[in-house]
Amino acid sequence: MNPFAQAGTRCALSVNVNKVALLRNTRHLGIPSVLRAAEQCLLAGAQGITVHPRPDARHVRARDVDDLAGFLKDWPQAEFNIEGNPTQNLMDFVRKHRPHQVTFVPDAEDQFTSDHGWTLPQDAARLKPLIREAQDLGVRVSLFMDPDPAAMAAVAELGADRIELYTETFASAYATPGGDAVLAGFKATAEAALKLGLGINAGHDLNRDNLAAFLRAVPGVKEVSIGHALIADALELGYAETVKAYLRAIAAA
Ligand SMILES: CC(=O)[C@@H](O)[C@H](O)COP(=O)(O)O
Ligand SMILES: NCC(=O)COP(=O)(O)O
Repeated sequence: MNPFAQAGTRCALSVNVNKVALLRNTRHLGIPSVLRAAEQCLLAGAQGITVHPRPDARHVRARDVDDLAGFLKDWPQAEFNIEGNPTQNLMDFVRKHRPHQVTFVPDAEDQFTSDHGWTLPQDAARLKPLIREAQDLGVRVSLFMDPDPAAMAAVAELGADRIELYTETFASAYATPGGDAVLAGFKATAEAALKLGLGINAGHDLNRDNLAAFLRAVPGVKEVSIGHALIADALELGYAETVKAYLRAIAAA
């Protein structure tokens, strides 16, 4: 059966392969293979692949992006999502590869990991032309955003197609006494975004334990991009069993 013909799939799973590249880069042997990881995850039913080629090339490198773009031509139903800061190296990849989606993330070049969304309207002026350029290339644009309902109008004003909800605060509060209140903020942000016609993605520190609870509470999530926890799980379970576990969590939501 075509792994993409999963009836009723409402939320796509895009596997972020940053951490495969991180491990690969610790030796000059080319293993673990980023392409093989992508293939195994897609064969198991993942609907997309995400990379975040940071300027310092700590994990995903330009060669990986090139190789994945070529590989994914044989997977027409799989989406390619490239993340990064459009004021740094990201737009070169967008112009070269025209991925299905680009996710603008306001990271500094030396940032440990992504830990905040855009500040609007302050960042709007420099984002607007870059959003337009990507869309003129046929690329869907998603803005990495903190859960803030009041910020959604500014996102819509910019003409972005989607937001990606930065979910670290949800993940760190999950299964704690304050967790429901944090989740309510994500729900309110999603509702505000939907009212404005924005699509909703989500990511960062999602895992197979917290994923279903997030998707049950937050309406309209079209895509979750998951890397760190999923790849960690795959070290124990293998890519196929891991992806199937995440797909079960999505289906259970
Ligand atoms: C934007 C985001 O939350 C993640 O996709 C990001 O790619 C994580 O980057 P690292 O894998 O470098 O921590
Ligand atoms: N956009 C989130 C992503 O691609 C992966 O984040 P994480 O699962 O590695 O935290």
